[in-house]
Amino acid sequence: MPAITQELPAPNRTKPLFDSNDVTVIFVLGGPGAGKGTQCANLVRDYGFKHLSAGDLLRAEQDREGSQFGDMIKEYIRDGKIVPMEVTVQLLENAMQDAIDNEGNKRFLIDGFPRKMDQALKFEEAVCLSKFTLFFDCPEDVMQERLLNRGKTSGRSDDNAESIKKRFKTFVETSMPVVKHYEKEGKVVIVDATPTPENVYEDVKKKFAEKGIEEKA
Ligand SMILES: Nc1ncnc2c1ncn2[C@@H]1O[C@H](COP(=O)(O)OP(=O)(O)OP(=O)(O)O)[C@@H](O)[C@H]1O
Ligand SMILES: O=c1ccn([C@@H]2O[C@H](COP(=O)(O)O)[C@@H](O)[C@H]2O)c(=O)[nH]1
Repeated sequence: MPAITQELPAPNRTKPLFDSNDVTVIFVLGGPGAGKGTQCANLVRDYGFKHLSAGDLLRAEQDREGSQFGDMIKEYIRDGKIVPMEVTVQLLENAMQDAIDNEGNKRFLIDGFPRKMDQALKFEEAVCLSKFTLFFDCPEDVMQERLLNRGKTSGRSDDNAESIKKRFKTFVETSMPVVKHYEKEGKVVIVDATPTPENVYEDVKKKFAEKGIEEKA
């Protein structure tokens, strides 16, 4: 996993690093435990996307020996708060560059990002414009049950009742405004995340087809 190797903050550019006619970015949002990662795995298998989870990148940076951000990221994740955007945007930019250089893959699912308006604006200004946002809609009681269940084996520091409560608050107060922002731009595809994983995926595929996104041969 590429770490932060450049100085922060991400450079001020007059245009995004990647041209959205050449590089496809789909943001994947939804509350904690809505099933974003589960559905991204299906999309990677069938469509050949590169899956970049902002949470995974932050956890890898947190665990990287010598990271100057490790302790800060640990605290933010445990408290369900959003890590300062410069860190996350730089990690995503590095991971995209790495995938383009080493795998030649220019189609990205960016999972669990942007979670805050400043991230959305910075990423689209400095890195790449998004094609649309795939939003998994799920009630809190369903998400809570899934997370507590996942917490039995995930080993994640935030899959416990106290952190989950904080993550839900952050989601409603900080992340939903991002979804509303893209909805106003007509750039949100909403999927009901409550059915079985298989049925949720059927809906995702239907909606991707409507967007002209085809499965790999
Ligand atoms: N449609 C579904 N029905 C029941 N369980 C599901 C469904 N989708 C995912 N799960 C389970 O719920 C848990 C959370 O799913 P997943 O990790 O994909 O969510 P997420 O949105 O990526 O979560 P987070 O934002 O916390 O990373 C997992 O244990 C997963 O197996
Ligand atoms: O853009 C982001 C994405 C995530 N975080 C922090 O990571 C945790 C876990 O994220 P998951 O997507 O559930 O893996 C999240 O609660 C935030 O604390 C972030 O700061 N910025």
